[in-house]
Amino acid sequence: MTAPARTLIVTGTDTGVGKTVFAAALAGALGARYWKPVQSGPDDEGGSDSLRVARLAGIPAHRIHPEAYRLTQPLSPHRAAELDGVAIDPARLALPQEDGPRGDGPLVVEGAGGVLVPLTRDWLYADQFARWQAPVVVVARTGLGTINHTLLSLEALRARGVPVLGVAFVGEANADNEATICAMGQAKRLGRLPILPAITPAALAAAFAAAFRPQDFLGEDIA
Ligand SMILES: Nc1ncnc2c1ncn2[C@@H]1O[C@H](COP(=O)(O)OP(=O)(O)OP(=O)(O)O)[C@@H](O)[C@H]1O
Ligand SMILES: C[C@H](N)[C@H](N)CCCCCC(=O)O
Ligand SMILES: [Mg+2]
Repeated sequence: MTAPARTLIVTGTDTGVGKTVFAAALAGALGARYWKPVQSGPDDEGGSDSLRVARLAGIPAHRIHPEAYRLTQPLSPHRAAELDGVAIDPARLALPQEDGPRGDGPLVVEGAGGVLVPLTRDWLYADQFARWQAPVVVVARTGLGTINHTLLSLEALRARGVPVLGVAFVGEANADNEATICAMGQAKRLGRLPILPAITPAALAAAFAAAFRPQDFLGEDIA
């Protein structure tokens, strides 16, 4: 039997921490497919995370799996769904299989906001991650406040039995914050994307290549 494709879940300590930018860099480096299960409202540029990843990752648009839910309001998915008159059904959030149009290879999946964001009034993203049982990358800021947010996120994931691959930092270097989080959170430091003056596909690919090792995302090291 063929082994299932490597699936990586990209979550973060908050909304706006850089999950989509990081996910695009990761998907580009691995030649991966990408899936945003629930898009709530337009992104900062008026589009969607899927469109931005397709543009930034340098992967063909057909490698992007369609969202299970596209909601109109830029809110927590549970509330955006209510306002659109939609009931999010976790059973419809099964990880997409390799298929004809999308092809095979690794799959990068992006959550929305942080780990305890509700998908419904009794189902959190962290519950969904626990159901998926795929390794999770926590995208975290480097600046003041990140220690608390990141340690809380790691604790919440582990409390639910979610496998944590490690932490990907975004921001200016802050060696002590990064080291403190990884030591106290017993998490692998995967690397750090710097703040890019202009996020172009080439600049993003170069920044990822300089700071991360693709094999860290394709191995089996999970804590
Ligand atoms: N490395 C970076 N350098 C410069 N700007 C960045 C970087 N990473 C993210 N940004 C900017 O920060 C903003 C938020 O990033 P992004 O959309 O990736 O966040 P997110 O965590 O995916 O948010 P959401 O929860 O809405 O999915 C965007 O305007 C993005 O362009
Ligand atoms: C709309 C935004 N860009 C994200 N897609 C959803 C963020 C939900 C955050 C909910 C919360 O933690 O209060
Ligand atoms: Mg995003």
